[in-house]
Amino acid sequence: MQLTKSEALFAEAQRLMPGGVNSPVRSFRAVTGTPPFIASGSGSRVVDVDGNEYIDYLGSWGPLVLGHAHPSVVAALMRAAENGTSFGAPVEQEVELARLITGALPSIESLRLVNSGTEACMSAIRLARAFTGRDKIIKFAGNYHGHADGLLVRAGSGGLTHGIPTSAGVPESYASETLVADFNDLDSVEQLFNSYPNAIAGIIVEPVAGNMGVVGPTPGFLEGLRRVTAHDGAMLIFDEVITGFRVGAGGAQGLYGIMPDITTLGKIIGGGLPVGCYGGRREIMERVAPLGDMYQAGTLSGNPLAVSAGVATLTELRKPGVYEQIDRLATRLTDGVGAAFRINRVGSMFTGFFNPGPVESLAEVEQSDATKYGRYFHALLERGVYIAPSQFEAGFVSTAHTEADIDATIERVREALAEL
Ligand SMILES: Cc1ncc(COP(=O)(O)O)c(CN[C@@H](CN)CCC(=O)O)c1O
Repeated sequence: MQLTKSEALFAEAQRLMPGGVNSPVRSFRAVTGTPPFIASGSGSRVVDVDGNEYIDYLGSWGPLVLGHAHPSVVAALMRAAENGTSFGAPVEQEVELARLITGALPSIESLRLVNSGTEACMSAIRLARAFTGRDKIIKFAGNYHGHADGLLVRAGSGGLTHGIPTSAGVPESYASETLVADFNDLDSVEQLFNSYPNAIAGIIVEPVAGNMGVVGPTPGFLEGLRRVTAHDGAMLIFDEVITGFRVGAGGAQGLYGIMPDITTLGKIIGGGLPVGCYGGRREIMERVAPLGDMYQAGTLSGNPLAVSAGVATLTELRKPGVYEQIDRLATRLTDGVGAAFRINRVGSMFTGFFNPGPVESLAEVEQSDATKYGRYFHALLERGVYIAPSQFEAGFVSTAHTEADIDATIERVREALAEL
């Protein structure tokens, strides 16, 4: 039988790259089958190399809050590219992006741009250790903060999807400095502080978990983290790589009214190009070289192309009504498909769990029927709807989605569920 172009490409890709991909979650190993190789995207749609079109709710795992090939982003990239791609020297666009981020997030008085969320989170951990002089870090089982060694302990996202939450290759000496608590369980955090008084440099948390599927903070959880860290002198690090400029103009910290000590960002602030960021109060950031003794660097950090796409994206997001629009459309979608799933939604990020009960913890997430999710995923893909190829990820609505997209999706979801 004639192979599709995606199948032929995937066969070649698997010969050249582990799993045929450059990031495990794209491999479809969790849901089986051949991942479509995407040829183009425009607005809410992507088209694969075989000409199949999909309504896209993956949004490149979060960055594409404006949809694909937004005219402002493309124009900004073209203008930047015509002037050169990278100089290894300061450029005006870095100042523009820093101004937009600090203007939106009052907890960030000063920031450093990097090239990924992983870099942002690993640097934030190093900074918390430098600022406090302490070594231990608390993370939450099922949270994912990128693939830095110390954070690949009980990790979510691909770690959860592929059953390797603690990666091979991470020395026990590293992993032992990472303490693991349970998301939405403040007691599990307080027990660690009681066991390790004055030894914990900080807590890093996804204020809205996106990497175990979407799980919002239960009332009082984030406030509790703020209280226990302030009391012990530990840093509270909000990993807003997904939630930053997603769940509102002020991120999750604005939505829930919590001021973290350090914030990490990524995805949306790069508009689809590689940008990460960590930032916080000036007194903390002054420990970062060249001002201070905590070293972190990057050849392409703040490069003009990536930051130009970020500036264009954040500028678009400052327009009135943008967040109301994407939240309204996401609500229309999840209300429309509601009864079939247990749906968790915060703003325009959501997950439908094949799970009978409430889903407020990793333990409850893990009771979901991931196999059924895999069948559902393909039933939707065949109907031209692209969602995350894992039960343990988030879906996203962009400003490019329309009510017609949403209503068509609801219809196709119903058809897909009927055949499961
Ligand atoms: C909350 C949070 N923090 C940090 C990261 C790491 O960011 P990156 O290094 O992938 O840019 C991520 C990355 N997210 C995953 C999927 N949820 C990226 C997709 C992938 O790994 O291919 C994140 O969600």
